[in-house]
Amino acid sequence: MARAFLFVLDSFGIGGAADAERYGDAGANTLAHIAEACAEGRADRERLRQGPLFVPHMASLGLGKAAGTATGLAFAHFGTDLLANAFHGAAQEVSSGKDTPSGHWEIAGLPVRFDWGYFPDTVPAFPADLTAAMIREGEVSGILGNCHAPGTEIIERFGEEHIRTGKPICYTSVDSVLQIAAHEVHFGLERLYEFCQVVRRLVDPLRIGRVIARPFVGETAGTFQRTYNRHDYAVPPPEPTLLDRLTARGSRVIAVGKIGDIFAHRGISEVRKAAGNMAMFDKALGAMDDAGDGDLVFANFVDFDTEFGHRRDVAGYAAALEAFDRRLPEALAKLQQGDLLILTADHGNDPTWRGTDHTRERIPVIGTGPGLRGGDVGLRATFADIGETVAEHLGLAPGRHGTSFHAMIGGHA
Ligand SMILES: O=P(O)(O)O[C@H]1O[C@H](CO)[C@@H](O)[C@H]1O
Ligand SMILES: [Mn+2]
Ligand SMILES: [Mn+2]
Repeated sequence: MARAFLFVLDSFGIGGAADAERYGDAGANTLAHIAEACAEGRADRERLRQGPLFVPHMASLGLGKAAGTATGLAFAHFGTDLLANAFHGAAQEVSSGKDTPSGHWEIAGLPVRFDWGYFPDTVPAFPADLTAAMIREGEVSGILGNCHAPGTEIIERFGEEHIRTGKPICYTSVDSVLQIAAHEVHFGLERLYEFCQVVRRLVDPLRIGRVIARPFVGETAGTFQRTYNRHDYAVPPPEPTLLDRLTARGSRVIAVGKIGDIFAHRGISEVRKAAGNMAMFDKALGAMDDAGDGDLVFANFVDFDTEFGHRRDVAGYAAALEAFDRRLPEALAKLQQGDLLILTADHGNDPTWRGTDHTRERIPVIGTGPGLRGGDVGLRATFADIGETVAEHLGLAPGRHGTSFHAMIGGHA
């Protein structure tokens, strides 16, 4: 019996990317800067958390060692006691974008070597013919925004006008995205989804990675809140991923959180969504119970990124890591002989960094399994090594990208 559980802590980078300079991110390090802030008492918040970053379970899987591997510098924030069968390493991204689909597709064995389309940081950000087509084909009287913006700020700025006029708020960022915020009740959730599907078709020729529905509630600038009815409309991966290879042979891929959306529902057997990291963790545990021989549970924990990384909320990010870590023993307790658990990330989002965008970083590759020897898997040249390791573990033939480290951790031949 072999099963694999892949948990992505969205945006939990560990620094050290060789090409960070090219992205304006030289020195960015999500984990290290959070740990430093915590150690110096700069991430204390009443009734939320205080003191040094406390993630003993991830530390015992080798998070500190992985951090050292990523940067080449010893990481002093955690002890070095490891679980006997834990493995640890770091991985460099070869995809050109530091976005969520690029990170996840590369993890699943498909590096993204082409360039996505991006909208310039100008006002307007969208080409005039695209805007005209969105209005005409989306049957709205106009659009608001039409610029680069953080999602919470733009709702505060245009939300009341949106309610008054019915014009959706359209914005973008350094990522290949066109995001559309609209009120769940006044505009309507279904209408927002339909509008996004129209826009998805319109931006296909521009190679835009995702159109994202960003519904919100509230009646005034000070009270608007985004809801968990966010929906991502991604382009499908251009080649088969690990997920397609698994489902093609009849194995199940259970997608927890936004994994289904990220892969445009290709190679997905079942989607399980929930609101918030902790509810998502419950879903992931349930999926672990339900997975059978040859199956993969692929979970994404998005709050790290959306609620704390983009919001540059260091204390919030630290608290979210600590909350996740407190739940980890529940997942470890479910591991049986033949199981492989890997914790990783898709890019960085250093909450101490300038701006509000992702940061180019290496990612942790830590995990364990009762039948494994564990050990140091070193610095992996591509995230695809994760997917290839899962592929080998689940008995698939090697794919086109990446190198399995299965033998290094004492996996069965
Ligand atoms: O500021 P918000 O709306 O959260 O946007 C963020 O979320 C998008 C998708 O994850 C990213 O491209 C980033 O711009
Ligand atoms: Mn992400
Ligand atoms: Mn993000």
